[in-house]
Amino acid sequence: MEQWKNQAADNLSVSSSDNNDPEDLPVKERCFEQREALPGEPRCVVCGRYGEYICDQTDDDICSVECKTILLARIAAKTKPAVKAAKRVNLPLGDESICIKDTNFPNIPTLADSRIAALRSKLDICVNGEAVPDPIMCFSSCGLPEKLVHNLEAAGYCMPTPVQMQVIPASMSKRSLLVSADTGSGKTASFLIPIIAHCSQVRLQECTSKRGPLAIVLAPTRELCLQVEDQAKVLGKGLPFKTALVVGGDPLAQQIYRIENGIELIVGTPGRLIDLLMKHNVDLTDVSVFVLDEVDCLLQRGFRDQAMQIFLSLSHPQVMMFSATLHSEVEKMSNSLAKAVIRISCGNQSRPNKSVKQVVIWVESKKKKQKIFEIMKSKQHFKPPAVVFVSSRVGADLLSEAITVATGLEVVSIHGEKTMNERRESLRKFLTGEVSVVVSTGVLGRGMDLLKVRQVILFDIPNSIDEYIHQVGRASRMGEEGMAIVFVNEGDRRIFKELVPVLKTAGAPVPRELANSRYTAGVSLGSERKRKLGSRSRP
Ligand SMILES: Nc1ncnc2c1ncn2[C@@H]1O[C@H](COP(=O)(O)OP(=O)(O)OP(=O)(O)O)[C@@H](O)[C@H]1O
Repeated sequence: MEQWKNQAADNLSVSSSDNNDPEDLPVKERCFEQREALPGEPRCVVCGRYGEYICDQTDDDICSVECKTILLARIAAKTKPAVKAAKRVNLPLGDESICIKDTNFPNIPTLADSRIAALRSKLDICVNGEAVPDPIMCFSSCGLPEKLVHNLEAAGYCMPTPVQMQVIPASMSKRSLLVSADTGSGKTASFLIPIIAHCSQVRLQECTSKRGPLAIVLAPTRELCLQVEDQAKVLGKGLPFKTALVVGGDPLAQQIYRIENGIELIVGTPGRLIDLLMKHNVDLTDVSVFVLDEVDCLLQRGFRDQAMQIFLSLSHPQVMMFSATLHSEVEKMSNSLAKAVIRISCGNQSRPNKSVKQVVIWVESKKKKQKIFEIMKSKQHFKPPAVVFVSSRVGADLLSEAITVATGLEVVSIHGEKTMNERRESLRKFLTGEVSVVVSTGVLGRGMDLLKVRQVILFDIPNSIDEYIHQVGRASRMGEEGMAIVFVNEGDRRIFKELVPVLKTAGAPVPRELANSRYTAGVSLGSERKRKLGSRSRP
């Protein structure tokens, strides 16, 4: 590594806009530290950024130590025969550019256990379970099909997120998993990547023309299923990997036709999938992967029986369960679905994403509309595109109309009473920027990747702190900063006890009325005070 750094420094080509002595500049460790290439400048062969250095082993233009590692790993995967076991090497702790591999993927050197533990701790990854596979640090190091690695790069996924680093190898070792990680941290790809790798491997190996589904992903809303299926198509492009979307509101006949014509993955809501399975004979014998996205929601009353019914029609699948909010009850249930489940958690379990600033405003119900109009008329406070969450379907329609009348903004609403086509059209308008505000019930609250959204307004605070965490999470993806404006008043007292500690942990101001409410008093404020005094009295 050092040797390469020195050579890279020798080969530094200084851009016209930068007159610093190249010897003074440290070699870029990570790809994201590198700037974009200007027209005519060399580009990194891995990520396309400014190819500031020349790789000593290949003579390729490269932007950073990280991309060099990826490049060499790729070349090693193509040229070197696999060896039986990876040799352990002692690498400097903190060198994040090293690909870490376990013996499943022997081309890359592995780190000693103590260093893997240190790395997990640095990345905020906790694991629990027997023989948990080591994390990976680049997509090309874990035996994924080349085409899939190419699709990941084309989608702008230069390197795995922490949850992907741990989940992908664990999933590829066919273990069942229960995973919690912050909203917007990349959980979807963490299960889609191994599914796509598995499906294309099975199809390439088998000789029959039979193409029954190999994997099922369940999610609680139609919109989320649509989004997951879209992402699966993007990542699985060019591979023997087809998908079927099975959600209510779309004609059942089309969904059956698609499945009968051969697919690998079904993405669906539990109710519609049960409906389809009852009415038609779909062969599920080859389904070996079963994913419950937003598992805490899917194992709640309403969905649980349907999800279990689908699970029971499969024969011992690998079960992967994901959510940003998990509790002991779900953990217990997850153990009844599969044996030797690996528990993985990344970041802040059951807390809002740290990147979202929570601004709680005490506002009486009668004044809420006036307040939201004020916010939306203010250039300083309104940062469109924005999602407004309300508690009722009628409320969503009424508020969207009222906002248009009061502010002149184009607004759409989304809720469960609209037809699937109306819901699709509203979402399309919002995502393409045709309208800047969407008013939604909880339908958009979980899992939705509303990429450009940096502001959400909780006009009605949801009934549970978990839904609060998911709704607030719509304001940030991949660590981008966002803001959640939250209206509360005495009518929301059912959530006060849980809300106050959440706000305090995040360092968000607690409105006086909320702090002084008798529904809050003595709970978290008291224990917080005790904790501070305790720590002060320690030597
Ligand atoms: N490795 C990666 N590199 C760059 N972008 C990524 C990577 N993985 C995922 N993303 C992008 O990050 C965004 C958030 O990912 P995703 O929707 O999977 O988050 P999530 O953890 O499922 O969130 P939520 O709990 O809200 O459902 C998406 O836009 C996705 O395309």
